[in-house]
Amino acid sequence: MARKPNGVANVLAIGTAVPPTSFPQSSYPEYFFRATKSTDKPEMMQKFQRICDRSGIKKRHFYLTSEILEKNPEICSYMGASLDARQEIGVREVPMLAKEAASAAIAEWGQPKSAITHLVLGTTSSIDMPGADFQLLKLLGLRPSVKRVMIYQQGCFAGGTVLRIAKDLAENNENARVLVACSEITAVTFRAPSDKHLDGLVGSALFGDGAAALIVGADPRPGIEKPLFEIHSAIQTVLPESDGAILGHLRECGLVFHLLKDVPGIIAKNLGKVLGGMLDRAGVASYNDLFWVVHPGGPAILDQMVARLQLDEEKMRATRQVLADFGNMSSSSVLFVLEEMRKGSTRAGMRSTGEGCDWGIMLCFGPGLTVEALLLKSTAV
Ligand SMILES: CC(=O)CC(=O)SCCNC(=O)CCNC(=O)[C@H](O)C(C)(C)COP(=O)(O)OP(=O)(O)OC[C@H]1O[C@@H](n2cnc3c(N)ncnc32)[C@H](O)[C@@H]1OP(=O)(O)O
Repeated sequence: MARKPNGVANVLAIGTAVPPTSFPQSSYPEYFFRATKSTDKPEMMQKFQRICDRSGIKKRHFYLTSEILEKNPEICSYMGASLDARQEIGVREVPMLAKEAASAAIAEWGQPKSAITHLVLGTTSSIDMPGADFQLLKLLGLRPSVKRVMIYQQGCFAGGTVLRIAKDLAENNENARVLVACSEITAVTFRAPSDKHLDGLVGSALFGDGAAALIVGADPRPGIEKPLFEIHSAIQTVLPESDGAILGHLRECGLVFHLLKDVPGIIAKNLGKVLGGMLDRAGVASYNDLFWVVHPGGPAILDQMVARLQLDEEKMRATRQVLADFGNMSSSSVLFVLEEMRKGSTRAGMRSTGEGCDWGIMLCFGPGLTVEALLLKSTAV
């Protein structure tokens, strides 16, 4: 009879990938209004420039280059029928980018691909049958008997969902090694600006492309596998009075996002209640005793969170770094932050992968408004 593993799930490796073309945020407004033939709207362009200037982003990577946009003009309209062109790109590129990130994670892990038993993949950038999980399995040459879970259309909180599911799989199946990935390409949301949809401008200023992959397993094999973080608990919850705060509707014109201005306030107001149990479980007195791996949704969210939880500004270092370097890559973002937390800890000569702290919280949020949070324990660097 199969035995259950003894210990909690561990992150055993992390890999990331972005498309090769990057766009500086400072010149993005001019590029974006030109590409969408919207230069006749100077006031909106100035507003977009103000949002970009305050975004905390230095550059973003996009699969959609100006050459690709010229070949797909329907993607550059505001609400024109364009789903076929967007799907053409997303269905192909989401698994391709995931493959790049997964290959990096597998290389760091150093074990044969045949040891992967489960695959969990999240994306909001495409939808298809068989899914992006099936394509990734084929692209990587994984065994056909790998057990797959595909998570579509959950938005940014899916970065936490994939890890929560991987934790359950790893802790309840002997010798399970779970390949976890999120992959996002903004071809599904890119569109011309409109003064009827000003929250769309915010999305155009923040979202970027990226994929991240992790190997998760319990009972790491000593001397063979190097645990980076332990995953001790995971919660998902819907915030009170948040209906309609973040919405996404997939239509003939692609995926249309809606964001209420109050998203940062709703998140900050409720965090104490949502995370209190994790503070107790970690056995620490203050949120400043933890390391923080937060979805870089936008600077206003991070600012209000820091103020409400009275966090030291340095607790947002890894999150703000990922926001600056890549923007908001939806579900992939928080996994990039985990990688930055580990790498930054090593660079700074810290004693643990959690910038010197033992315990930490990974936090992401998205449509619902839904929050996913995981209690992590760091390991020695
Ligand atoms: C996809 C998912 O599932 C999960 C997600 O990550 S969803 C994305 C979550 N992110 C957000 O909700 C963004 C949070 N907001 C922010 O970070 C910041 O407000 C921002 C970067 C957008 C702007 O920075 P700021 O310092 O707040 O500047 P602020 O002056 O208030 O706003 C700039 C302009 O944007 C407008 N604006 C900000 N948020 C807006 C919104 N949600 N809708 C419409 N307009 C908005 C403001 O009205 C302002 O316009 P004017 O310059 O004409 O006055």
